[in-house]
Amino acid sequence: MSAGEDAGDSSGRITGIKSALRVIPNFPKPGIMFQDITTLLLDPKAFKDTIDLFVERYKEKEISVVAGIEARGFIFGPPIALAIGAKFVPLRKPKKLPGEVISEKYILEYGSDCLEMHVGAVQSGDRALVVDDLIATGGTLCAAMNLLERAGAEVVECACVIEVPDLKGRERLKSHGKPLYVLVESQFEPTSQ
Ligand SMILES: O=P(O)(O)OC[C@H]1O[C@H](OP(=O)(O)OP(=O)(O)O)[C@H](O)[C@@H]1O
Ligand SMILES: Nc1ncnc2[nH]cnc12
Repeated sequence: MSAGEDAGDSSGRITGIKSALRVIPNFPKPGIMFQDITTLLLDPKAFKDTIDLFVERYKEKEISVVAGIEARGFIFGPPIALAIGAKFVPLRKPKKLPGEVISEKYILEYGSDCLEMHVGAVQSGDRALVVDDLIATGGTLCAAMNLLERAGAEVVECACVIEVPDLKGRERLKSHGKPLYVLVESQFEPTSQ
């Protein structure tokens, strides 16, 4: 599901969000077209529209926890959590959380990594939304869902600003049986911003 398929007034806002994103070729490695959300953050209307579109989708879905993935999920997750009245739980890279943690390793488009979550942050019966800026291979979102499910939460949906469709993350997520909602697809032309 993407916001472009939603009825209503979302298409103008989606166009504004798309044009506020920047594409940088060959970062951080040759061949990667890096989808940069920092230019979206410089545009208060496009940034607010991004948060509003997610809030409109999730406000009536009885979400009790928004789990944001380090680092860029920490930008979009907290304002969504505050607006829908859910707690925010940071899923962090290794050795950043001070308390007892559970961990999940995963493979990335350009390397491998691990996510950790504090024990006790999420309870059995919590209804979770996972938030990140982008889905590429889907490895990061799968690791996030594993952490939440190990803690007894029910993952309701994963939400990202951008999807890189060629990397087939959406198919990988199907093994979890959880829906993915994105606002825009990645762009492959470098932008001039
Ligand atoms: O779908 P995947 O193939 O798993 O990739 C998506 C992840 O990659 C990026 O984060 P990155 O690991 O580069 O970390 P950062 O946000 O700390 O820069 C992005 O913000 C997602 O979290
Ligand atoms: N192409 C890409 N742009 C930005 N972040 C990413 N994370 C994984 N692939 C990415």
